[in-house]
Amino acid sequence: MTRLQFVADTAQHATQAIAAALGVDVAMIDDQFQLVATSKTFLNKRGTDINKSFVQKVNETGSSVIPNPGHHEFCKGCKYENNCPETAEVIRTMKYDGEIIGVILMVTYTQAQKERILANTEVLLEFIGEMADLICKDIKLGEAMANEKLVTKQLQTTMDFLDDGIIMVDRYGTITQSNKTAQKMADINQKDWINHSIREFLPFQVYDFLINQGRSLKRLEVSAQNPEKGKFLVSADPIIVKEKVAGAVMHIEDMDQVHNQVYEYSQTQIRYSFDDIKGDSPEIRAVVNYASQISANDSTILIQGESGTGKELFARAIHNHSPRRNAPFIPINCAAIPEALLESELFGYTDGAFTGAKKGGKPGKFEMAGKGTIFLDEIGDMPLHMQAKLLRVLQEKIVERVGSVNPIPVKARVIAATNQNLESREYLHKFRRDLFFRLSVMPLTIPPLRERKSDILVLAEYFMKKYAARFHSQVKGLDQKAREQLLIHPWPGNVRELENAIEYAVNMERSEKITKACLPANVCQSIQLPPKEQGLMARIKEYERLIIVQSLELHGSSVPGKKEVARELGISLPTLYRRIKELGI
Ligand SMILES: Nc1ncnc2c1ncn2[C@@H]1O[C@H](COP(=O)(O)OP(=O)(O)OP(=O)(O)O)[C@@H](O)[C@H]1O
Repeated sequence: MTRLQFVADTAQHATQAIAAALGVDVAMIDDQFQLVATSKTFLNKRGTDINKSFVQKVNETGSSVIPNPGHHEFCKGCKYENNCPETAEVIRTMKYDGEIIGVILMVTYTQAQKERILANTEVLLEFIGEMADLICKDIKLGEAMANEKLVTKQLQTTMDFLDDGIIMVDRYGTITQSNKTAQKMADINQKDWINHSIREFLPFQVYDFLINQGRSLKRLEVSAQNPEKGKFLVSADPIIVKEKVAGAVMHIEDMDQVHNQVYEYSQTQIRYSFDDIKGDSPEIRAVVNYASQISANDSTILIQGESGTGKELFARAIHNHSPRRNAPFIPINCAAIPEALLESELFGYTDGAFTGAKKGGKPGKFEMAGKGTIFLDEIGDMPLHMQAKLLRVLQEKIVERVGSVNPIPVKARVIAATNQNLESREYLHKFRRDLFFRLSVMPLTIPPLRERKSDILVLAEYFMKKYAARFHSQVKGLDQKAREQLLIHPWPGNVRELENAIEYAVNMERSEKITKACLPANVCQSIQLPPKEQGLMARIKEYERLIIVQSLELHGSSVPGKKEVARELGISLPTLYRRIKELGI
C-alpha cells in the first residue's frame, strides 16, 4: 500500500472540497501511478488510465502549469495527444519527508474555467501545496497511530509469552494493561479487569509503596485480597515522569510455582518409582502392590519398618505414582531438627516472629509442599507438644505460621514413617494414640531384610552393577563364598547396610568377582550359628566367637574399643586378646 493509499479517505475528501470550492476538477495520483482520489468529472472523462511519462515529467519539475493540454511537451505519447478534452492544468508534486508520494492535478474543461485558473496560478499552486501538506500530516498521524498499535500488540504478545504475571497501572493505580498469566492469577479476564484498581487484587501495601511513595518492590510476599487466590511474590518499579509517579509496572510470581521451582532445583531429579524397589520375595512384592494401590487416594500413610528398609524410597515411589507427582515431595526428618526449630520448619514463620527470624518471614514445609506430599520421617521422635499441633493441622487442614493468626489451607498429602514400634509399651507415653490413629489410616509395613532372604542376592547383584558402573570397576559378579556370607549376615542395617557393604566391596575388589575377603569386616566375620547336630563344645565355641565379634562390631577393634569389649564381657584384656587369637577372629 502506498502512503497516499494509506490516507485514501482523507485524500478523497480534500479532492472533493477543492473541486467544490474552485469549480474545477481535481485528482491525486500516487507514486505507483494509481489514481487514489478524484472528482467525478475527471473520472468520467479520463477514466483511471494514467500517463506515466506525464507524471514523471511533473515530478521532475515539482509544479507546472499547462495552458494547452494535448499540445504541451509533457503530453507526448498520451492517448489524448492533440485531442485533449481539457483546457488547462495546474499540477504539483506531493512530498512526504522530502520523498515524492504522488501528484495533485487541477483540471479545467471550459474556456471560462481556464481563464480563471490561469489568472491565479500562483495562489492556486500555493493552495494545493497546503492541501498536500495537510494530507502529509494526516499520513504522519496515521502512521504514528499504526505504529503505536503495533508496539502495543507486540508488547502484549511478548507479555503473554511469560509464565509470570505482568500488570501495568497508571498514576492512580488503575490497571491499563496485563498479560494472560496475571489475568489467570486473579481469575479475571482482560476486558473485565482493565480500568479497575490494582487494590482490588493486591493488598493496599503494594499500592502504597508504588503509587503513594514511588518506591520499588523486590519480591515482596503478599496474599491476594481474596485469600483463595493464594500468595504472590511482587516485584515492581514505579514509572517517574517529571519527578512524579506516572504509573508502575509489576511482575508477579505465584508462590506455589516458586515453591515448585525451589523444590526442583534443590532436589535430586531422580524420580523414584516402584520399579526402583528391587527384590522378588513374595513379602516385598506384596508391599509394593499394596503401596501402588494406595498411591491414588489422599489418605494419610504411616510407613513402619526398621532403619534402612526403604521407607523413604517407598514414600517417594508412592508420591510419583500419585496424581500429585508434578507437585513437590518435601521430606523432613523430625529427629534431625532441634526441637525449638521444628515448629517453624513445619509451619513457617512471619516477619519478626522471633529474634533471628528472616526478614519477610519464611514458608514452612507444609506450605512448600503445596499440592504435593510432605514426608514426616522419624515421626516417633517428634516432641509431644508438636504432636498436638500436628494433630490439629491434620484435623483442621490449616496451618498458621509462627507469629501469625492467618490460616493457610493445607493441600499436601501426609506420609509419615518410623522405625519404632509406636504401639509398644515404651511409646505409650511418648506418642499420642490419637495421632497414631490419625496417621496410620493406611498402614504400610516393610519387613526387615533378614525376613526376606531371597531378596539379599537380588539386591546385592543390583548394587554391584550400580557401583561397578559408577566406579568404572572390572567387577562383574559375586563368587560363591561371598554369596554364602551375604546370606549368613543378619543385616541389622537392612538394605542400606547391604548397599554400603557392596559399595565397599566394589571399591576393594581387584578381581572380576567380589570375594568374601573384600566384604566389610562385620559382614565377613558374621557367623552362622552352629547346627544343633554339632557337639556341645563346638557349639559353645561358635557362640563365644559370635559374642566377641558382635561386641567388637559395637565398640570397634581399636585398643579403647577392645578395653570396652573386655569390660562388657567381664574378662581381662589379655584374656580377650588370647580368645581372639584362639578363635581366629
Ligand atoms: N527394595 C529396595 N530396592 C532398592 N534399593 C533400596 C530398597 N530398599 C532400600 N533401598 C535403598 O536403601 C537405602 C535406604 O533406604 P531408605 O532411606 O529409603 O530407608 P529408610 O527406611 O527410610 O531408612 P531410615 O529409617 O534410616 O530413614 C537407599 O539408598 C534406598 O535407595
